[in-house]
Amino acid sequence: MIYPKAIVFDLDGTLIHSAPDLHAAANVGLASVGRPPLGLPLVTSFIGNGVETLITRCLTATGGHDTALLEKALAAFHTDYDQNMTTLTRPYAGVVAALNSFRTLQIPLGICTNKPMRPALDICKALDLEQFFDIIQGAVTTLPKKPDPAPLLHCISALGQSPQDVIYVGDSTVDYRTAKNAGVAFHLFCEGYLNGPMPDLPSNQCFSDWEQHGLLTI
Ligand SMILES: O=C(O)COP(=O)(O)O
Ligand SMILES: [Mg+2]
Repeated sequence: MIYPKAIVFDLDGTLIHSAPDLHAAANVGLASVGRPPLGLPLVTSFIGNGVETLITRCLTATGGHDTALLEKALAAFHTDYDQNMTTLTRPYAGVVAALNSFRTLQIPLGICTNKPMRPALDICKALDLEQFFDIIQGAVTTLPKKPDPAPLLHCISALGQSPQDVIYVGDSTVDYRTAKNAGVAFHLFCEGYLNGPMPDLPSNQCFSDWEQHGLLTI
């Protein structure tokens, strides 16, 4: 068996089910600018390109957006989300056991997410996930967001590895394109927030149960 030399994970919809808290905060953002609330499935389908895009999509779905509306709704979103990042958010079943088994095999682990750095770190701390990771790379102003390969390549080099020896695990087409752009093998957690088809992804690179993840060969 040839183990990957490192594994990098997406966060929202891959390691953690965070959509319920993001949905609640998005509706607080919408209410702050007089817009009606949106349902969970629709808001979930908007997750994956970062918080500005999430709120822009929510505004577009309720009548349109401009810079002033976006700023106001984003501020209200953050005020609520800062207080409620882990009210409903939990790791998916089997994630902690899987992370423990990778650590037992001494495989270095990282997170590469479009979630802003501060909530990404705070959530990992609050859910006791931080201990497993050598790097947690959230969205920062100094790097482009996924699907640009830069944040994933940054994680891989911080782990001391090369793209061809690493697996990236994600839940969305954004992650799939990021891995392609970075020249990294991709595995899809298909119980996440999947937001489009990935026709050329082999079925043995998709999994729906963290207890049967199949991530240990490259
Ligand atoms: O915050 C988002 O939109 C998505 O975050 P993710 O990259 O961890 O899926
Ligand atoms: Mg995701």
